[in-house]
Amino acid sequence: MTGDVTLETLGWDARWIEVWKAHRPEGEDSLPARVVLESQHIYRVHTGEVEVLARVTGRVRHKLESREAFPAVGDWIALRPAAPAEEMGRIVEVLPRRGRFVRRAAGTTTEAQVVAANVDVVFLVSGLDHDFNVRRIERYLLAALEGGASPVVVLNKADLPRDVDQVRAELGPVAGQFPVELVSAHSGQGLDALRGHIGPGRTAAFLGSSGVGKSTLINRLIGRDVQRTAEVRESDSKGRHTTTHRELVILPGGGLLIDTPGMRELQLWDVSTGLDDAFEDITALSIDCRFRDCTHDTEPECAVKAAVAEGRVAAERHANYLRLRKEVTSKPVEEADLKAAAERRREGRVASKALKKLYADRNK
Ligand SMILES: Nc1nc2c(ncn2[C@@H]2O[C@H](COP(=O)(O)OP(=O)(O)OP(=O)(O)O)[C@@H](O)[C@H]2O)c(=O)[nH]1
Ligand SMILES: [Zn+2]
Repeated sequence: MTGDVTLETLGWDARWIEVWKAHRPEGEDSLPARVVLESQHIYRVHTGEVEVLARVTGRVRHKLESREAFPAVGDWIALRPAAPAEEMGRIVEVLPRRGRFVRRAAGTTTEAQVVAANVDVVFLVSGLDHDFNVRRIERYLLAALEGGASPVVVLNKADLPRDVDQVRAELGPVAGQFPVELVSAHSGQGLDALRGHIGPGRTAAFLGSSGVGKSTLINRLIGRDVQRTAEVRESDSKGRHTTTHRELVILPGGGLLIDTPGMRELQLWDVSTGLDDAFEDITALSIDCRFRDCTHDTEPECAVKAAVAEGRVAAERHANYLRLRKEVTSKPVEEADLKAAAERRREGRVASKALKKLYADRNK
């Protein structure tokens, strides 16, 4: 990440300048920088001129109330550069995020950990082989929206024989207004379309299950054949070996790519608001339902069901909505959530009747 890099190359824009003005620490000699790698609370950050190591110091650590507030790859931060005698710079502020992807922090069920921040576009990759599954794409769509990014459905391995028309037909009601790109990491088909979705200064990330071709696509976009985890070693000024592995990279021709292990292992944390975004048409219709808390399932005088009956909403889309909503709302009784609730309760913060009932039902 050397050469003609500027803050703009890294995604800095007029909106960030406004955010900076509002949030830069008072009376501190700090500059904006973007996190390109995080490892055990040591950060590699890029200022637009240089890449340096930085850490979160006690004072800021104190201010960050939750793990979710800690800097993550993709974050814009205020950096206080290292004084001559210091080994590392200091992160004195994390600028408010435009969006973030979270997962449960390892070893805990209560805390969210940010695995990527300020992602503009997410490629939801499926392989046009045995992997293709509309339901999974739907889940990823919700995750992308929840993370504050624009989703692009990517069908990889277009070089393999497959009835693409049938795939598109299946996908239609799910993908809705979101773009669908047919690509092949092997032949190069459709890669320019992906580049077009990223664009200079925009940040992309990939979601998709193992084996769909994320690494192959990423390598094609970066333009060099590297393993994601390959560590290139080089000497730093002090003669020690440091790794130059990065999780946020600048693409040739502009645009940025975030590829963190956490992003790859992303589980859906909470897709409830994503659901409303993904089914905007249904959300809009529900204003005319007789009951304010209508679930558009069995209630009378439901505007959504009326729209389905009149063919204004596809029956399949309505069915998808019902099934996904069920998955989302049934989340609280998942094992992990129960444990989380138990943890909070032990700490004396929560002791609601509802929770007791949940345990009672669970133990029946
Ligand atoms: N035919 C075909 N095979 C592909 C294409 N892209 C990737 N593959 C193959 O699919 C397999 C999996 O590709 P990867 O890039 O490792 O998949 P991944 O999504 O990164 O998988 P994880 O690293 O496990 O998350 C490899 O054998 C690739 O060569 C493609 O466009 N066409
Ligand atoms: Zn309704």
